[in-house]
Amino acid sequence: MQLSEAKILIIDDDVDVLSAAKLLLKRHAKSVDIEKNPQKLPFLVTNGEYNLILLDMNFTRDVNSGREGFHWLDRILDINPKMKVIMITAYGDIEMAIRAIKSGATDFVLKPWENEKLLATISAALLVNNAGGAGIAPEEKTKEETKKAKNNADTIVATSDAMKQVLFTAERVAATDANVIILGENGTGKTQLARHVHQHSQRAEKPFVTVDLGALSESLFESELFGHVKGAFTDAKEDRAGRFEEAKGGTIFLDEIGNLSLPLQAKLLTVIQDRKVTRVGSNKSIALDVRLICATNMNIEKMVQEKTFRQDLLYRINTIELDLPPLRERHEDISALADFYLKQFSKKYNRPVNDISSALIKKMQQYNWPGNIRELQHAIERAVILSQEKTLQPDDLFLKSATGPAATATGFDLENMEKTLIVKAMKRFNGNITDAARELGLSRAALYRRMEKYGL
Ligand SMILES: Nc1ncnc2c1ncn2[C@@H]1O[C@H](COP(=O)(O)OP(=O)(O)OP(=O)(O)O)[C@@H](O)[C@H]1O
Repeated sequence: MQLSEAKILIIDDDVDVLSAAKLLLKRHAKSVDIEKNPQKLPFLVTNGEYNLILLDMNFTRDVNSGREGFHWLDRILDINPKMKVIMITAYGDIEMAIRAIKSGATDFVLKPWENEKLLATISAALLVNNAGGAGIAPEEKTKEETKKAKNNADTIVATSDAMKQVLFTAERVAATDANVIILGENGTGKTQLARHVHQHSQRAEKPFVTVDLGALSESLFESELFGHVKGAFTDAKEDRAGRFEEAKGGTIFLDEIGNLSLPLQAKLLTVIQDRKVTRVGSNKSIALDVRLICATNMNIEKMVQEKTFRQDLLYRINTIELDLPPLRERHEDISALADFYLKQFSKKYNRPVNDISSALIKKMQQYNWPGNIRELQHAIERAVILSQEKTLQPDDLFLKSATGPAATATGFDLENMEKTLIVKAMKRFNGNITDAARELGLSRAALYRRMEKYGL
């Protein structure tokens, strides 16, 4: 839809913002209504036949949390999941703007806005086809779309020799019922690989049950894993199957196995050895029919030497060992993963970004990726949401930690200097981003990113 045909509603409790926006937009749109009180939103959305809503993120009652803005965004999308909503946010709030887009907003504009930019953002939002886009409610997705999204989540990108080798072994052992242990740093894809083994096994049609042992308290361990009978303890109001029983015929994935205390290791070992479980409070044992996959980010061999992990338990669970190398050691995967996530997120958020510059690929390959694939995935997601260009540039990628061995004290001093310069420039130009960015020799987007990085 063209802007000239659009009916627009603006909700902001700042009358100056309302009148400035109306003055600008009424020259371009079919109609523009303004409203100070967000409580009227449900009525207006139901009756107003609007094509687009500009919604303030921070009402004065709730100055900085943005909570009220999210509340109203949800209400609008509950009433009309296809409504285009552009959030109006203050310049320090990029984090919140990203959350808003993830929650279904079509886009955001930063206050104070440039008129041309506001018009361009609204025009682009009106052209966005909501089907499958950010503004559509999950329940509106067809089964086919849900299946496609699920398959996408299961895609394993493997370009490097190291990763190809891991996949090759994983697919070969999948057919056997051997117990598998997957080792690797956080975010290297252990859960994803465990699911892959399950999907390539004879058990693929049966359940895949994940248990995060790191998140399980000592007191809950037995009842969660083995189940309980009614009356076994105060809160046991009825009989309940444990996770081992739920996984019957399929695979149980025990994540963070290195976090288990020694007494719990002993309990788990008994179950694996006997191949049966007994629900808490019962004396009847149930035969186990599960394939066991465990994972840890700890150095489990070292834990055995230090006697914090039982050797006999390790022997039981590590029939096959799959080692996922950290991302910094598989350069070919970095660009392949970045491409994969670029496509996925530009589609998900309806952003026109479709390429990554070679300078950015180089920057990614020099980075040490302490959070591995999960970190890369989030970095690309943010870059796709924030970028104004079709091709992602080095400045578009916000990386959390300094790069590898080059992270010397001098590196941090430089960061401090950069932060100080930005603060000075912002003071000098009374918070005017355009002028401060010009003074610093940066684009507005690059300045926003740095301000966000330094929490300014
Ligand atoms: N080879 C891959 N190709 C594409 N995406 C991947 C790949 N490996 C992992 N991912 C994605 O990276 C994210 C992190 O993966 P996963 O949760 O499997 O890691 P993990 O090692 O189990 O993490 P943690 O140690 O924190 O439990 C997930 O979103 C997953 O889909």
